[in-house]
Amino acid sequence: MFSLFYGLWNHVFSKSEFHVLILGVHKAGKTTLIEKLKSIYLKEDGLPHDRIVPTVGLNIGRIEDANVKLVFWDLGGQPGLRTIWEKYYDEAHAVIYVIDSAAASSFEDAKSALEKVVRHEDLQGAPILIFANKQDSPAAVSEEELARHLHLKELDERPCMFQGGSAFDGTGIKHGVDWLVEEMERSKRTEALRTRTEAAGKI
Ligand SMILES: Nc1nc2c(ncn2[C@@H]2O[C@H](COP(=O)(O)OP(=O)(O)OP(=O)(O)O)[C@@H](O)[C@H]2O)c(=O)[nH]1
Ligand SMILES: [Mg+2]
Repeated sequence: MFSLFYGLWNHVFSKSEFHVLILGVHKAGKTTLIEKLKSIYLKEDGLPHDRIVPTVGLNIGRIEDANVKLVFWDLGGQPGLRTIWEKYYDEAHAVIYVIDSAAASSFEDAKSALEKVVRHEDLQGAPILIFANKQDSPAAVSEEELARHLHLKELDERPCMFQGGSAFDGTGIKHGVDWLVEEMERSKRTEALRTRTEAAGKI
């Protein structure tokens, strides 16, 4: 009886946990973004900008919103490190793809890396938030312009949003994350991952 009640309690009141991969080419601002996420949601100081070094391993950020727990995985974007990304695809509910909007010379590389992400079968159906970062920089192109540069037909076939913002001043972050949470909550992929976890728990 207790376990039935506990199960019901858990089902109704426990928060869903989502895993969000933060991807993008090197220097796009992924680690700066994860630190800003921590400071926005946990109200604690993130690492100062000058202490952030290029990522080689994995940075993890955990935050809790009113109804959900979010676990962010930030990986290195240097070309030689991108092969590691796909090891995390299978367990990710969604992706934040970060682009340096002020570095036009990196757009082609960013587009071809994004194309591989979108086409990968282990990420099928995962909502993608494309974060047009560094909007605080005078050289930044707008999110609309970036969306034109990066247009991929595969993006029309899944939940995708271009959001402009800045990991320095925090603009655009909450709006983008709110959208992502709504998409993950109604995503068939979330349902499939939940079923898989429950089945594994019964073995
Ligand atoms: N102006 C501006 N600079 C930023 C912003 N976000 C990051 N940067 C700068 O961009 C550079 C790269 O930032 P990182 O966060 O290390 O980039 P990354 O994508 O994690 O890079 P890798 O770990 O090498 O893949 C640093 O000099 C940051 O200070 C931003 O929103 N605005
Ligand atoms: Mg990094």
